[in-house]
Amino acid sequence: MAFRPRLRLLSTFRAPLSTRRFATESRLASDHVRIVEVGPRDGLQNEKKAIPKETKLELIEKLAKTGVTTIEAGSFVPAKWVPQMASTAEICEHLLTSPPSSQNTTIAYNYLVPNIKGLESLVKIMDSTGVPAHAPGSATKAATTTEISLFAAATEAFSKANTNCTIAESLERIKPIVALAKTKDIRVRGYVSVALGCPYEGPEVSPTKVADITATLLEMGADEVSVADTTGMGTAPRTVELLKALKAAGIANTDLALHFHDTYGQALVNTIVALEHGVRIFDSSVGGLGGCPYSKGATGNVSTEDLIHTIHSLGMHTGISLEEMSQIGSWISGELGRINDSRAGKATLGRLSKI
Ligand SMILES: CC(C)(COP(=O)([O-])OP(=O)([O-])OC[C@H]1O[C@@H](n2cnc3c(N)ncnc32)[C@H](O)[C@@H]1OP(=O)([O-])[O-])[C@@H](O)C(=O)NCCC(=O)NCCSC(=O)C[C@@](C)(O)CC(=O)[O-]
Repeated sequence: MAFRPRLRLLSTFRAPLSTRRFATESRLASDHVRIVEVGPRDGLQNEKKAIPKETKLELIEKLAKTGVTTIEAGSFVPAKWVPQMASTAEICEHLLTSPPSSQNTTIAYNYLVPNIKGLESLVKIMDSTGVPAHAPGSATKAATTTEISLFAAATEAFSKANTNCTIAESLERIKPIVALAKTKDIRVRGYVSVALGCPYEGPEVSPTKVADITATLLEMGADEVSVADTTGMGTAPRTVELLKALKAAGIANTDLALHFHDTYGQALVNTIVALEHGVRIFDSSVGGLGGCPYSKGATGNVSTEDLIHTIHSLGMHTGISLEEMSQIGSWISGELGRINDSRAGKATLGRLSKI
């Protein structure tokens, strides 16, 4: 089916400047977008060289000062599956007992759990430190929330590769995780991977199936579901189809996040499409860190700096400092010996160096 752009935001770019400013301000000025920073988990999990725990903690501590309110801090997965995440237990204990100072009243640290064993490991640390899921701040400590993310996939092949089970089995696996999380007052995020393209089954993933799995996760008790373009194969027209299917399934935008990888350079285009449809929660990683161990050739998440720049350019708010985020992107890229994948980040630093 031909794609007929219905992007009101983009069409305003053709209007004269004064009209354009008015149109943008009237529609978007009060809009706030929440960015979930996934760099320390999704961004680092695929790095081949072992990254010291201290570097990961330094990254999280720097991020906590930028204005970001949710940080994916690690995952409780077997080390043989994702060796880079082996230090998650120590990172979690540190964040619970010595939370980084933050300019926000509360900052949420999120951990990926693939099964009940993963959540039990997290709960054991919470119980041993005596820190509850919602820990109020004090004179010496910042207020924190501990959250989890669990994940399912939209194709059988990816489900098998990523979680060693079928989609149905993965949903069964999730039930006890949600039940235990609720008893501990832990907020639950769900993921639906390969929503816009699968490395094994190709780009034509059924939007209805993605919507059904998203709805199932919410019905099972997830507080929010992040629909992920794991391979970056998503295009504007297929993002529109997906958003329509999600809406038709009754998914409210307040329960929905989008998670774009930038493998084909379409992440920001698809973000604007989603903003147009009212989505206000997006995942990203500083410096565009990342990849996916089960999606060959996948590059990182859309960079947080690029996402902030785009959102701010539309007159919307994130509460996050682009300058500080750009500095972190440059720093962590240097630490890892990788190229900084954020164009807005590099441009921002270039501009600052001339002032
Ligand atoms: C689900 C499993 C565990 C099944 O893996 P399995 O091998 O079938 O698990 P199992 O239950 O048979 O257990 C095998 C061994 O692992 C241990 N084990 C079992 N569970 C745990 C645990 N939680 N923590 C520590 N150890 C654990 C268990 O005790 C046992 O130990 P052994 O008896 O051999 O000594 C595995 O497939 C897995 O961990 N998968 C996750 C892989 C992963 O982390 N992928 C990347 C994250 S998803 C992602 O990046 C996508 C996302 C979210 O970002 C969005 C997107 O862009 O798509």
